[in-house]
Amino acid sequence: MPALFEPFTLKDVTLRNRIAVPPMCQYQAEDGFVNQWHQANYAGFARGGAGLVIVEATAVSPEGRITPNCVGLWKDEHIEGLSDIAQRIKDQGAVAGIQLAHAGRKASAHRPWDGDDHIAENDPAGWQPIGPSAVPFGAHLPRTPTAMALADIERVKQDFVAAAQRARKAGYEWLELHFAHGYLAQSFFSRHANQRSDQYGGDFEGRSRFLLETLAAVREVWPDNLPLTVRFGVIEYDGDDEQTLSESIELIKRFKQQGADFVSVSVGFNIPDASIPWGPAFLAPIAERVKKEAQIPVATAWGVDTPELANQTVENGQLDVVMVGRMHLTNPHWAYYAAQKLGKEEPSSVLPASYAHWLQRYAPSDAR
Ligand SMILES: Cc1cc2c(cc1C)N(C[C@H](O)[C@H](O)[C@H](O)COP(=O)(O)O)c1[nH]c(=O)[nH]c(=O)c1N2
Ligand SMILES: CC(=O)[C@H]1CCCN(Cc2ccccc2)C1
Repeated sequence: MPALFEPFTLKDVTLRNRIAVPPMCQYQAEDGFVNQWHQANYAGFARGGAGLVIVEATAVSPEGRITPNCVGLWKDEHIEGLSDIAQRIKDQGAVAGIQLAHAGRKASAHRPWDGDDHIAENDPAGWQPIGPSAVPFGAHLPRTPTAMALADIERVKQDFVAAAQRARKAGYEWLELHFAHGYLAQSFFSRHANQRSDQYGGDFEGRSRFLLETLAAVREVWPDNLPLTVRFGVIEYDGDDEQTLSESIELIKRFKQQGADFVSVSVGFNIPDASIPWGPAFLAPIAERVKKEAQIPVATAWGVDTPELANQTVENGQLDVVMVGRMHLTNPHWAYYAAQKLGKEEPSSVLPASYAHWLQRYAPSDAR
């Protein structure tokens, strides 16, 4: 059995294989509500055989959206639509995950294909971004965020808690806090974005506080028998990498102490001019270092595009779960493709009977 198709158990949840669809914003929601687009999008990924499907960055408040079209879980009315999606994912045998997010100073932007840039300050479609300090990201996101007062910090932490409770009510079993990609939580940890002089800034302890307090508060309401995970950028590629990486690993050790069960290792994306060494599975060795030094199960994404490479990262002990993003946009049935390429016995068993039966019934064809 290829390592990629071995099950993975974390707390009371078992993934049928090591393939996960990472959160991928669709920017198709209105007022945070999901619709038929999201239903079809997620049903397709789950039907395709992945073990875990994580619903895209879901805003914990209206101002926490990246764009006006991001999904939200800031009100109880959002639960129904997201519950339907969780059910469709589970009906196809995958575990239903969801990522909770606050975009911070990257909020109030146009959709990527509409420019990806901040909405103009005088445009009623947008809103005032907030962040740890009045320091803009720059480049296509030049708006200066309002520096959060202590009351704002308390409110946002409670927004994460309330959204986590709604996610549970909606039937999700794998919760991921979006602490990566230069959004609010990540930016609190960043020296580039966080220039506060109070207890939420300054040294390592100060820059970690928002993340640790948010995690601890969510842990209190998220069932202990279900995975509570964090997606976290451990490196910025800003020339200061060893320092950032060792601090990030220290913080991950504390995430684990605060009850995090798993880390999806990613990039900080706190600066517009990072020198990112894009390449096939370029983050896998870094994820392996996190796994070994922090003694916590890990996943990573970024160019783990072929079945062979994905299988290898699991077989050689680097990753516990592989996040395969864009390749699932090319083929929602990527898990079936991987089963075929890796020579898994009865590859079509990865698909539902309505499909599988006809892929194994007649004389095999190399094309199928
Ligand atoms: C269209 C789209 C939308 C999103 C993403 C990507 C893409 C392409 N990514 C990042 C994604 O989860 C993944 O980490 C990257 O795409 C890298 O993995 P691949 O190289 O695509 O396998 C992303 N990441 C995240 O943490 N939350 C999100 O909602 C999104 N949204
Ligand atoms: C919400 C989130 O984390 C996403 C939004 C879309 C861009 N993502 C980051 C990304 C950069 C380059 C290629 C693919 C993805 C981050």
